[in-house]
Amino acid sequence: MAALLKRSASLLRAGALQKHGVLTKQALCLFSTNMRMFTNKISVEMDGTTGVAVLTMKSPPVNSLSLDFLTEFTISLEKLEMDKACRGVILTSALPRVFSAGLDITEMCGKSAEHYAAFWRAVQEFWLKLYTSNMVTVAAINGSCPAGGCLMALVCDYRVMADDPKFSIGLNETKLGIVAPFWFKDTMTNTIGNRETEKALQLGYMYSPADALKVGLVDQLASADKVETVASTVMSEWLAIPDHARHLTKSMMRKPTRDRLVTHRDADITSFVNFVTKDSIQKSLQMYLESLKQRKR
Ligand SMILES: CCCCC/C=C\C/C=C\C=C\CC(=O)SCCNC(=O)CCNC(=O)[C@H](O)C(C)(C)COP(=O)(O)OP(=O)(O)OC[C@H]1O[C@@H](n2cnc3c(N)ncnc32)[C@H](O)[C@@H]1OP(=O)(O)O
Repeated sequence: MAALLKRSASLLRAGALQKHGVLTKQALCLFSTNMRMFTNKISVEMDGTTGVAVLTMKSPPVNSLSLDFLTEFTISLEKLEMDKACRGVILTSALPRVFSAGLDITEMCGKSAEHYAAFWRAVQEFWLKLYTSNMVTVAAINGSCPAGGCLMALVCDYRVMADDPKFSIGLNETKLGIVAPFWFKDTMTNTIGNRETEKALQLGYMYSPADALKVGLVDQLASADKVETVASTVMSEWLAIPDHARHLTKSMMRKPTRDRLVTHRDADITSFVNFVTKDSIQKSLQMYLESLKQRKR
């Protein structure tokens, strides 16, 4: 397993995964009954009787989406996707207070243009795999969830969030001096509508759980200790629908948004690299990182 993961990770980084579908053929062996898989940053527990896997992010301190994290996540998801017995995935966090802090800012600071391009391709791949998954995807949001963390929740079919006012969720990119890419914006618009997205994105607004429920950014609130149980109940409701009908409907709803990124994928990478290599943007990101560190002092 470790060797397979290692090879899969290097293939993904090298871009071979999309070109040759190599992982598809090599990894077909997993998860046919109850199964557990652990990587450094993610654990997956698949219940063979219900067909539901729980994918738990466990990358302290804040489950930030680094290149390694994204690679492990995408590979884990792909393996579940290939297992016919797996019909649904619940995403959650093992960390107290944080679902995911979004993209790892250190991946966007002080690195080469080649690194930024590889990182951005991995972010796109992660979004595409999760957005177009055949499985039912439910986010059990048991902590704060800014930017890329919010995006991860938004691409799921359903969101249950812990009803704790200390937690917040939203696309806060403008607060870092950066701009949410068009496909982040599309994902949010598809969920809460154009007007609310326009306000939320410009202000980099972070919603409390109650406000997120009000605007439809999340579907349901639950007490912190019940989030995963509620997510499981929701999952069984969704799994009561015949897979083929539900999946064709999901594809029909999501295809235009997915196609837009696929069509403009290379241009989007170029645009990201041009943007993030600007001195002014590097300065903003460094200052933001520093401010996060200062908050603790
Ligand atoms: C016009 C053309 C446009 C083209 C497109 C261009 C650009 C688009 C580019 C990028 C899009 C980016 C989307 C993103 O996801 S950016 C990331 C945004 N994330 C955040 O703002 C979250 C910041 N973090 C927090 O608010 C808190 O950490 C959090 C509430 C999550 C948790 O709080 P807590 O108190 O528990 O923990 P902290 O003490 O704050 O943090 C611990 C530790 O972790 C470091 N850290 C936090 N978040 C990140 C992160 N996202 N990346 C890297 N590191 C992070 C933090 O600095 C602390 O480190 P240390 O002090 O312990 O060393």
